[in-house]
Amino acid sequence: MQHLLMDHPHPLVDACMIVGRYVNVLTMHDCEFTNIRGLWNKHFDAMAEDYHRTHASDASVLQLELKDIANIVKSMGKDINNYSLPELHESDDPSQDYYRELTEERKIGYDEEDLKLIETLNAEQSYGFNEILAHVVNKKGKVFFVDGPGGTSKTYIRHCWLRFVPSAKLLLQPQLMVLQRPARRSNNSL
Ligand SMILES: Nc1ncnc2c1ncn2[C@@H]1O[C@H](COP(=O)(O)OP(=O)(O)OP(=O)(O)O)[C@@H](O)[C@H]1O
Repeated sequence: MQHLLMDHPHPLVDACMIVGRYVNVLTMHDCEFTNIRGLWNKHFDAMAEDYHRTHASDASVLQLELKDIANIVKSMGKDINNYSLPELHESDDPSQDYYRELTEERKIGYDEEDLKLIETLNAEQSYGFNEILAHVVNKKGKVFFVDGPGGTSKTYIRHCWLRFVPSAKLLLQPQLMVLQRPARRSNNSL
């Protein structure tokens, strides 16, 4: 498995930029930037590039980007309205709820048997698991991308995280979120 570990000076913005791309696990530190609107203006074109390929309307692209970001900050227990970003026009269309799976996963409980899964991780998998854990526990801001060819255990490690995190009550801390792109996955069940 390839582990790409990167220091991110602007984790919120970088998280926003990668939403809709091929990301399995993202860990991000709570951020305290005061000029989020400025960062939005600076990075909007890059963030919107994917949506511009499939949507002709600038207004639609703007709303899609805002919706992505709203879902990210919501999953962190925050409200997009507090970031001085353009206004998001809320929609009740369930087909636009790309993050339904993420929301459901956040409700996952655990039992002791689930935690035994962590003992099955091999040395390389344990290294990745513990590396992320150490950064979350120590509140060190870092973004982790778990990427690699099919069958290289990305889902397995993610499965461990989803079971371990509720047990450690880490989801109560805003610096951690587990993210995937459901629309790109064929094996949605864990
Ligand atoms: N430590 C482990 N112990 C037992 N089985 C494992 C372990 N790690 C991975 N596997 C198994 O290896 C197989 C491939 O792993 P996984 O599905 O996580 O790969 P993936 O990288 O997510 O693949 P894809 O990109 O195709 O979704 C799965 O059947 C998984 O259960």
